[in-house]
Amino acid sequence: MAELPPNVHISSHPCLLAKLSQLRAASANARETKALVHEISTIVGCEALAAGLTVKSGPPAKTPLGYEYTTTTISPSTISLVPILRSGLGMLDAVGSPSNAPNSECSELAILLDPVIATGGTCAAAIQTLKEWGVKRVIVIAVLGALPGVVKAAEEWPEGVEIWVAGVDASINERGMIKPGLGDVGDRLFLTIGK
Ligand SMILES: O=c1cc[nH]c(=O)[nH]1
Repeated sequence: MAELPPNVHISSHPCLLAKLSQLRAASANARETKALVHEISTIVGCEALAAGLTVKSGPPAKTPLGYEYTTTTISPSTISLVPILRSGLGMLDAVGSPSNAPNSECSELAILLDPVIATGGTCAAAIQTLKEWGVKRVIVIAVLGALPGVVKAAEEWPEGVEIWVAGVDASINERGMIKPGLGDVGDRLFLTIGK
């Protein structure tokens, strides 16, 4: 795979490969799809938040073991959870209950829940809106991405945006669907296939 921008993180958790292949199966019904999206989001979310909620808060200080950065953990009251409608709703319970929409008092960090980053257009547009609202940092949590879309979103926002994803496929087709992908995850979650 081509080299990814440094703000893209593909999980290496050993359970994810199996869960992703179960999710790719067309035979997975809505209940199974929902459970798999939840489980995958939990794993990727834990990794993303473990890395993203602790920030360096000052210059390195001398300790008995050498120099170490002072770190602080961001207070939950300054974090907003932002699901992409409607498919991102399937990730909400895994990452936490919804908190305030970003506003001037709540603009430190937004966690953007976008299960599928295909063209990257939705993800990049959502980040743009959050930045315009004054959000300083955005952590994107995704189940599956297509390489061009993930790279597009990450390169458009090289500062203050980190993208965490369970897996990345090579490309999208002419309808903007990921190949091989997992189908339309919103339709699968909300039982609207063919409607
Ligand atoms: O492959 C795709 C592309 C966009 N949205 C999806 O749910 N799947």
